[in-house]
Amino acid sequence: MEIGGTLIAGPAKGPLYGEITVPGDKSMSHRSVMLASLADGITEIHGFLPGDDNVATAQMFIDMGVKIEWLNDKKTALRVYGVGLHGLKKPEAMLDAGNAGTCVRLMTGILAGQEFESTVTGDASLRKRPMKRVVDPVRSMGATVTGNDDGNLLPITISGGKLNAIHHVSEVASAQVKSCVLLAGLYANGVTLVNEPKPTRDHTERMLPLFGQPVDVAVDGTISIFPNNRLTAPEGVVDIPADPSSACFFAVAASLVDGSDVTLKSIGINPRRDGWRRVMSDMGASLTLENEAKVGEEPVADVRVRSGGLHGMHVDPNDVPDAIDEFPVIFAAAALADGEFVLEDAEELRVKESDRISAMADALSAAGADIEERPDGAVIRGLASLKGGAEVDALGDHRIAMAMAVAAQRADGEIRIHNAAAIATSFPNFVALAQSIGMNVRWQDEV
Ligand SMILES: O=C(O)C1=C[C@@H](OP(=O)(O)O)[C@@H](O)[C@H](O)C1
Ligand SMILES: C=C(OP(=O)(O)O)C(=O)O
Repeated sequence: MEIGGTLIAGPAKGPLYGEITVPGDKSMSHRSVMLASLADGITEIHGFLPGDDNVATAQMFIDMGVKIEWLNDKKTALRVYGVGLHGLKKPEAMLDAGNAGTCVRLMTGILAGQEFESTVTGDASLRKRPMKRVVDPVRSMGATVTGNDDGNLLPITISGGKLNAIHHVSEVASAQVKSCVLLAGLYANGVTLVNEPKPTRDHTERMLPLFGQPVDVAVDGTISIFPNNRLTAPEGVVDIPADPSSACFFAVAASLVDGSDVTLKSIGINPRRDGWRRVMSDMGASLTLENEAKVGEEPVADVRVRSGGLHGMHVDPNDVPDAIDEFPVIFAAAALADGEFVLEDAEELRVKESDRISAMADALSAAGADIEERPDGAVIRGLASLKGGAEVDALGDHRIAMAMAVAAQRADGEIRIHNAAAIATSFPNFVALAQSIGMNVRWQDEV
């Protein structure tokens, strides 16, 4: 959790305008470096997200003997010299996932397949997040995991090797849990199956076949993997599309600021990541798709956003996993939309980098919004504008900081957002891109 860093945001001085390309997808960047490290051969990855979360994942593999060459200063392109499924070396020190839940939860699956013992930790925020959801399944596959609160809290120590195939029926709709089990399944002695209560992002299922490892998805949603005992570096470059979770901040900002017209270039529109577009369209946003294409196994398109009268709505619980990271900024949209917005069945928001229901309720209320916290969501009644002069706390959570910077575009004065430095975990150039379309946001110490 990066503490410190104050953003000064809002109000917008005029319509937002422009065509922008946001950085690479965070989920896919993690997975690309993981699979490339475990493959036989050399993989080149382009469009990698150089956020702290993804750099932490790359560093873990460097710490386990994988050679990784950054191909540019921005760290958006890299060459990974894969060591094969069984080629990782015992790290000399603790592995550090920083702020990244995806890193530690997926790595739990990979480390469960290693005969050496390794210990993983993270920053103060990650050390509070629940790990039992991934520790329990890898234990039932035969790995040994120890840690605080019976392995629920980092640091955890993992060792394993040849694992037993299991059928894991997950209680939470979590792509991290599903992916952990599938990655552990690479080291199992038979077919590993996973069921989830609602479908979640399927990047692991889409990316493994690029590395020569088939994954089967049955009509009833059961996902299964029969391990090849080998991953192979793909022939061409692995291209990562632009991250819809980052693009969504600008989509909401453009919807909220009168007269805006912003195009988000070539962003991922995988249905399991596209919940934000369904929710925003149901709220009356003007979103049009242009130039639909495919990047690797992932569908992408330009999304053109024009400002429009947003209204409240009741979110379909089935859309929740598909928009899970976008709710902070969707709350910002709802706080400035006509009528009532209701979100239920989203208690997972409470175990992210912060408790995102209470973090957004506190921050938006401090800025004068009408938001009522519920155990599993919130009820928000929209107002015409937020209160300038508010001081809000992003609690070291990148998405709270960026969501409040967007909300502030419709305040009647500046809003100061404290503890916002964690933006660097997922979107290092957020402020520069926001300024490029005309958003009024700057770091306090920026001249
Ligand atoms: O698998 C992934 O890449 C992710 C899954 C989601 O977490 P959960 O699996 O905990 O829902 C999401 O919030 C996170 O940002 C990325
Ligand atoms: C929840 C998030 O990430 P992670 O779980 O990887 O920390 C996020 O980026 O919003």
